[in-house]
Amino acid sequence: MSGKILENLNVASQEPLITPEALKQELPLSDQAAETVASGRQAIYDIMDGKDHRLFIVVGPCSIHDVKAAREYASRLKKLSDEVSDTLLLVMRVYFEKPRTTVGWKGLINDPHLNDTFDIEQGLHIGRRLLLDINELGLPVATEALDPISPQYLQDTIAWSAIGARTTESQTHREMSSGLSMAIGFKNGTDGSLDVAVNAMKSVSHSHNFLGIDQKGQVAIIRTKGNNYGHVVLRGGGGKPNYDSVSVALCEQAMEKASLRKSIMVDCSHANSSKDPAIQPLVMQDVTHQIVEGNTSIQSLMVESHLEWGNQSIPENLDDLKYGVSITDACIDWDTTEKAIRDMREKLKNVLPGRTA
Ligand SMILES: O=C[C@H](O)[C@H](O)COP(=O)(O)O
Ligand SMILES: C=C(OP(=O)(O)O)C(=O)O
Repeated sequence: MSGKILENLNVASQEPLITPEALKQELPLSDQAAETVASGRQAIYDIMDGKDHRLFIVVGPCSIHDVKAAREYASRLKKLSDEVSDTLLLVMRVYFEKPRTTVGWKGLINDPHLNDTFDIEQGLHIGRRLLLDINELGLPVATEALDPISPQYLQDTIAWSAIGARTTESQTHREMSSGLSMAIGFKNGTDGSLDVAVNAMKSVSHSHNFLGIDQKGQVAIIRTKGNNYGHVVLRGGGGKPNYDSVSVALCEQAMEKASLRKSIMVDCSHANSSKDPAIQPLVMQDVTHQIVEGNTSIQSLMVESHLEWGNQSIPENLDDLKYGVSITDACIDWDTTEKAIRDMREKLKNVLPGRTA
């Protein structure tokens, strides 16, 4: 055996992490929370299958960094959700993992204390606790599945997942999604390309065999059955939006050509709003208009919203963080969110029941 060290040369250290099973023993899903997850997933399946006339809206902060603000947001959203539930199914955006264009804070799981201490074990605990609490309120939750291992710790709490624009083309993420237990939205690429999302939908419906971990943290061969509830998320890109009726029609054509379910989510944020939160309500209005005019393929929306408007950089002194303000992309504030969703419900409440594909 050679004495030369040839591996892990760029690895500073490796530490064991709590297993998914142990985390779930510490923080188990209550019956009430499990019911929210199961009924949230089923309602989304029914919407995608055309059995439930409503739209679902994934709405909430760009990222969660402060669980107190997230809980306050969740309790407000739950009230709004009850008010509009005849027309809209509201699912809270609870994003703990942020894909960065280059570098930056990667989310609450990766760095829960926002200070580069990267206490991932604590991040998993804080994240799971919050997910349990929101589900216990009766509000289903959506997240981005970015790290291929983290779903083993959290997926039992999630009603809908996204694969982001930066990872839709990744085989690893398509494989993982083929085994996830909920509907999954694939964003178009950051350059606006739709093909990557259409190809992801094809891939995810198939079974895959790949490397992963099981509940005991044991390295395992994961053999999946395929996920039949993949759909496209139009988020704009390459400097252009793609929520307009022409882009939506082109997306429908692409899905038809590939013999895929015509199920589209419009992301009102990201390149569809040039990351300007003030544009998001305008996108919501435009999409509402398309539906009133007869569109049947748009089944869901995504909105980035927080308690307060805009965003902030992470300050050197964390005491200077402003409460309820995003530390990643800029969000619309609560009042704007409530108004935009109420307006949507008003315009769609008599339209959606008669909507036929
Ligand atoms: O949704 C959040 C951001 O758009 C995404 O994480 C990329 O952020 P960045 O370009 O600031 O890294
Ligand atoms: C990172 C996100 O979006 P995208 O992948 O579309 O950039 C997001 O929704 O948080």
